[in-house]
Amino acid sequence: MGDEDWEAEIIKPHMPSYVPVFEKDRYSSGANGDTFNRTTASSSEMNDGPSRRDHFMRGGFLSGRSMGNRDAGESNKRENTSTMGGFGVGKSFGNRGFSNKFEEGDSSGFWRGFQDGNDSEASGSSRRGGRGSFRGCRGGFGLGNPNREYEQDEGTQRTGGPFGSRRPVLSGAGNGDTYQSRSGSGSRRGGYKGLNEEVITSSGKNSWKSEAEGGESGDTQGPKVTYIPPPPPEDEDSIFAHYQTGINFDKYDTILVEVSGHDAPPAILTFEEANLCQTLNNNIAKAGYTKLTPVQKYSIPIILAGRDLMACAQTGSGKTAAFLLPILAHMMHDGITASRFKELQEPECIIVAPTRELINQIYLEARKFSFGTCVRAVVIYGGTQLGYSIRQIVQGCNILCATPGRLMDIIGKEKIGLRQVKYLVLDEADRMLDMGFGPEMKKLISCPGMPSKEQRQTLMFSATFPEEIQRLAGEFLKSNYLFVAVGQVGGACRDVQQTILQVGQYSKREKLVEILRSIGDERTMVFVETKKKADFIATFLCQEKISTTSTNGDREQREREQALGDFRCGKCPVLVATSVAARGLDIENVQHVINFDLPSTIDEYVHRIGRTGRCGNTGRAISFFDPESDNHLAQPLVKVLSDAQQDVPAWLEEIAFSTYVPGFSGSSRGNVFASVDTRKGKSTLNTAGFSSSQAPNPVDDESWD
Ligand SMILES: Nc1ncnc2c1ncn2[C@@H]1O[C@H](COP(=O)(O)OP(=O)(O)OP(=O)(O)O)[C@@H](O)[C@H]1O
Repeated sequence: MGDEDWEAEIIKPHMPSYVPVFEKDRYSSGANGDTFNRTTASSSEMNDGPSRRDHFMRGGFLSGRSMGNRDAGESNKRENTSTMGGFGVGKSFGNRGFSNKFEEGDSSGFWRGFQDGNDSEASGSSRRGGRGSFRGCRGGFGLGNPNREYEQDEGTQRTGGPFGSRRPVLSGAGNGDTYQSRSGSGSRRGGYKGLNEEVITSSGKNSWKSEAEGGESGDTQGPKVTYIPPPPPEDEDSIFAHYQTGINFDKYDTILVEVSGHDAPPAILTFEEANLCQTLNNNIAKAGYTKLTPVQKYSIPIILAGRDLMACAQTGSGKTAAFLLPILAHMMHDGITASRFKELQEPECIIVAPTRELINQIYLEARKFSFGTCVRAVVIYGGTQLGYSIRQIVQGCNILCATPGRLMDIIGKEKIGLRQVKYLVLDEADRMLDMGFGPEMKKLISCPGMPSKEQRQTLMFSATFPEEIQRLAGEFLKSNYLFVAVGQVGGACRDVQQTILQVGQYSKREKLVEILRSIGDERTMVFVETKKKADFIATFLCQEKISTTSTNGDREQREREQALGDFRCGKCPVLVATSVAARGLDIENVQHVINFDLPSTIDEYVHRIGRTGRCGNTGRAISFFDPESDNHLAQPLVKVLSDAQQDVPAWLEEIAFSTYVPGFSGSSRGNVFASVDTRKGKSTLNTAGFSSSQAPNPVDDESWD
């Protein structure tokens, strides 16, 4: 689509996909030449293990329901049948001739749309005023949000390619039930807010001073953010608190690992082989780590060898320690001096992640592994008082963990100098480089003082790595970077038992309650499409006497942290969330993920279901597939399910076939089928690091230089 289409999409009136609780149920129908090693992490052959079907059937999740749903026409049945599970009857779907690569949609228009729309700081501040009260399971909800003029609901990315999706820009007004299209004047248009919802805005002329997440910088209007997060507990027990690895932890060793790129150092098999200093080894032991996970076995020696790295490994398999430990080892080895109080701090390491909660979690890991050393980690993120972030930094900062917006703000305020940066880590790297955060990341590496990619070590980690993003990443990485793929790039964790149920939108709430009642008190994350809906569904569940809390990008940071805390400690066993909670969050004992609404991309699906089944523990994910809106996901879902050796419902196969288009470049991620380093495939990396379909227009090009 070109610019015009982007504009048209913005102003097109959009009906919310959700109908309030009392509305009549009207669902009636329809349902390269590089060296290449391929090995298992333990050199043993991969053991696929038994089918999960029996296991699931015994689970009694939806006891009393029909399990059979082979009929090709099933997707067109009415809701009473469409809610029936297709699980237990599906069949493996590995060889139906699906192309292994989808073609890319032209997304350059999106880039322009983003750039054009990036001239306003409105979203950060306008999000904050006049919010209706929300008390989670402890009180009433106020769904009104009269000042949400510039909100952009997340997860409505239904059209376009992996980059080209232009989400309708919505605004909730008045009582919160009325959506208004937001054509907006150019100057008031907010920036792009991506799937994980942290807002990216830029003030144009002073773009790296933008306050992306809080609106409290001097460049923005609106109420100052005063929230100061409570300090994390300082006692050793809390610092090293961890949960147990699960029964499948040892099975990680059977996962195939591919390393591509020249002269990759050999993997290590034990922590001892990493030759870390005693303090680090002590911390590793106190953290309960006795055995390396595959991504750690390969990444640690690569990083220790000073190489740039792009690593892709399944959710919950220890990517955080895979980069933190070798970075800390380097720092210790280099005899880093304790960072002291200074107005301008010059950290050696910067770690960025897309959401506030995730970056905070990474910080806690950094604090844990650097315990007893002179390395000081600091975390800064939007939604908290800017002065508080500055005070944290000036006290000393070796490792700076930051969300992009706050980082750029702090750099703009000259509290952080970049000259000493030796390690730059992009966690959830595909997200950090996509439309939402990519421009900010580009600005970061172009900031005065930031060492060039030749002078720093750049590390990228994620469970998903679309081909497009791999190409973009070339801009950030030395040309001889190594690529580690543990299992299939973008594949779902096999420890998560996945079930897809056909459920029309007007039956979803009933189905959700039924499932939650059968689950009992087990910790469950429920993902919905929009922020408004997250509050709505949480209210509904509370009314149903199911103890629930909710988090989404519209809530104050204080509320977000409270909600997560209540969920973590089990006070509220159900957390209703938008995609803001999809990535990275490592919460003990999350046994279930329910996709009340499927996300718009398969990558997001993989991340969401990865909130369970972590670190060798098992988990379950149930997704409501609404044929009215989710058909575009059928193909990639079938692929992800079959790759993870899950049963594929026959009806889903049928939908996948009926919607199959050779060379399909639809809204779901074509790159679900990417299994390798793009440098090895037919795709070639051009000198700019962009594929032709993803190449930014000339204007973007300039701004990227
Ligand atoms: N070698 C290990 N031994 C025991 N536990 C580990 C080990 N490595 C990591 N863990 C634990 O496993 C959990 C998941 O790790 P982590 O959050 O780093 O996963 P991840 O791969 O980054 O997941 P995601 O893709 O969802 O971000 C954490 O609780 C972490 O402490």
